[in-house]
Amino acid sequence: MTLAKIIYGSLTGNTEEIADIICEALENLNIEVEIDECTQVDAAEFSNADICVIAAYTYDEGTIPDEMLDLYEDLQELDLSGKVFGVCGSGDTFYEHYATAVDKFEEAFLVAGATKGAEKIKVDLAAEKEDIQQLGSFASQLVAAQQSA
Ligand SMILES: Cc1cc2nc3c(=O)[nH]c(=O)nc-3n(C[C@H](O)[C@H](O)[C@H](O)COP(=O)(O)O)c2cc1C
Repeated sequence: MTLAKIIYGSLTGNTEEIADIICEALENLNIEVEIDECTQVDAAEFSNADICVIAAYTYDEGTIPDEMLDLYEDLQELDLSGKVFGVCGSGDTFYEHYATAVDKFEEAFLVAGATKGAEKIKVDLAAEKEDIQQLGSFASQLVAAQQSA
């Protein structure tokens, strides 16, 4: 059975909710999903998954949150060739560097040799109806990409 691994970082819950939405959408597509908060797991756990997802919020001046830095650095040391990845996260359009942690994690997955299975998704604060639809289609694209790999 196809295994998807979702690792998220969330301070006030918006990104956790995004991760939960993707988890549910993948499960509805009969994918087995493991979902973990970033301080509870190592990046190496992606090595056992077929579909790898990171959901990250963005902190000061467009930076990756401190508690996600190990994940960010370790990810780039892995060989994730043959695996499909997707990145999403919450930010706030009020800030100049909007949700840039999402861009940085996408680059890190590419360094690890993974294949992009869906366009990254940036959610302005909490996910609303339109975002939830987009996240559902993000999940479907990841599954389709994995099945055609
Ligand atoms: C001190 C601080 C700095 C932030 N800096 C940024 C930023 O540079 N870019 C951005 O897009 N969002 C920024 N945000 C907004 C958060 O990314 C946003 O509130 C997000 O929804 C938090 O996700 P969470 O609920 O999963 O913790 C910042 C928030 C705080 C409190």
